[in-house]
Amino acid sequence: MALSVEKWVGFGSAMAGFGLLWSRMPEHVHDEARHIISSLVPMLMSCFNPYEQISISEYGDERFRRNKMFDAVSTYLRSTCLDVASNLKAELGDKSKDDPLISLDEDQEVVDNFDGARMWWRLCPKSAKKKGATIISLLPGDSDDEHPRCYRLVFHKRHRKLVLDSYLPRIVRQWREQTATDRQRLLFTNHSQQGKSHWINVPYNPPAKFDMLAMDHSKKVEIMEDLMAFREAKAYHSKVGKAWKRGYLLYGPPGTGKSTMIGAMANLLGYDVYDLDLTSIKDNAELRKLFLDTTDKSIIVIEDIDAIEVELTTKRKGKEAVQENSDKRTVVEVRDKTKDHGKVTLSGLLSFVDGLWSACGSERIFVFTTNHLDRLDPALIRRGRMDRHIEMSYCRFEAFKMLAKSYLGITEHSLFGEIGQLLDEIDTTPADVADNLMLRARGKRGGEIDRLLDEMNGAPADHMLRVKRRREADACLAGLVETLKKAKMKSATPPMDSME
Ligand SMILES: Nc1ncnc2c1ncn2[C@@H]1O[C@H](COP(=O)(O)OP(=O)(O)OP(=O)(O)O)[C@@H](O)[C@H]1O
Ligand SMILES: [Mg+2]
Repeated sequence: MALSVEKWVGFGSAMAGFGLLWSRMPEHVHDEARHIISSLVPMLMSCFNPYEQISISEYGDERFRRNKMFDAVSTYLRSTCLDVASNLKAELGDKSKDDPLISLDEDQEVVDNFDGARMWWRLCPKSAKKKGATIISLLPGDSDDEHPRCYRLVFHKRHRKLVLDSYLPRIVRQWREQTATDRQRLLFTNHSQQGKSHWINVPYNPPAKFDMLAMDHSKKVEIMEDLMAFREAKAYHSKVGKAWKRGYLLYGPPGTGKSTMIGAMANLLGYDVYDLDLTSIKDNAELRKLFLDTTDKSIIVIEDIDAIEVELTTKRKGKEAVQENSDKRTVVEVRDKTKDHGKVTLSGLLSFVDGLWSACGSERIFVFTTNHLDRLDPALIRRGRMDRHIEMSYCRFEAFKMLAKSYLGITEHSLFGEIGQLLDEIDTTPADVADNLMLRARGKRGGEIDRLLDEMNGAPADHMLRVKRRREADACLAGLVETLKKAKMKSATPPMDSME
């Protein structure tokens, strides 16, 4: 009958005890015999014991550095083995989450099956070290005479290759994916202090998701596929010898969803966003420092690049002028043409997008946005530099239906036909349509709805809610029709000077 893992471990301890006993034998026992016997003990153990074990300690050898493998195993066991464990413990982890973090309690053993192999896991508590040299520890909870907690994995010898080549790497992979999704994303912006620029950040949880983005469906799917392919394309980029980065140029009128799309990209990929404000950067050297301070897996954004480009171009010409861009209210100041070399230039910017410096760092996405594609320097937008040019356009019927679904939760309505026709005739931005669909837009009709709800007092709650939603949708869509008709009339009226 095969011995259980526990019995083998017990056997191991007994043998170890035996070895210890031998090593403490009195002086008169022959030294050589003592040496042979004590070296036979581990050999015997490994011959007869069909199991092997791997320990994964909570802290690395340096003691102050947490062993990430320990975290990876904790995450893995949490997701796969908790159902079969009877001793669990709960902690409140991340402040922003209400769900407690459940994990294995110490000394609880769980069994995992992988590719037909059985793996026994146990979280071993801190254990006392052998008495000896004293090391003073400053670590909380890790006193000098204790071994830190560790996971012990026991498996059959014949599965050694499977464990080392597939099982443990899979645990690490899963952990990396999980931490990428759970991680708090950050929004960075550059800040200048005492003449030096650096990044400051805030937690970033953009509400926008791709499914809420109102735009042509096939175009949206194409962009999402492109982004996902980019994320997986590490091997491809190194094979073709290209820096692992991608450039998107989003262009279209204000309010068509360019910034919203950046949020959706960050959500989809789980990347941080660096919002680069070129106007507060002194020169190319400072720009380089900022770029080098960005992390991998990030989206580097320069919004309204046309407004900034006016500045860059003007600086290149060396004019001394203060120019005001009325669209963006950006004040462009160009000081001294003799100091041109000390400014941010277009070529300085481009060296990061696809020049020498673009190879520093990997898995980065550059996004430039503009309202005026025609105003951009062709050097900036030539193919290969910005890999994709994406037009964000006015709201037509298909985009409207997406907005109606996300804002009102409806997919059809008697007013849809009329709205579709009006949207074909006039250029309205998704931002304007969305504004009409927001429930505050029904403010004027709120009284009507409240009256209706009063009348319905006593009706079943879910029925009341359905009716309330329908009434709200009616009110919002009627408001939208009204707005679109007004806009249509306005665009049909010839301007005063042309009537004279
Ligand atoms: N395509 C869209 N899909 C869904 N919502 C949109 C879309 N376009 C605009 N909106 C809504 O309008 C608001 C403004 O849009 P956004 O800021 O993304 O426009 P923009 O194109 O970046 O404008 P600007 O050129 O002025 O920076 C967003 O908060 C969003 O609610
Ligand atoms: Mg914007």
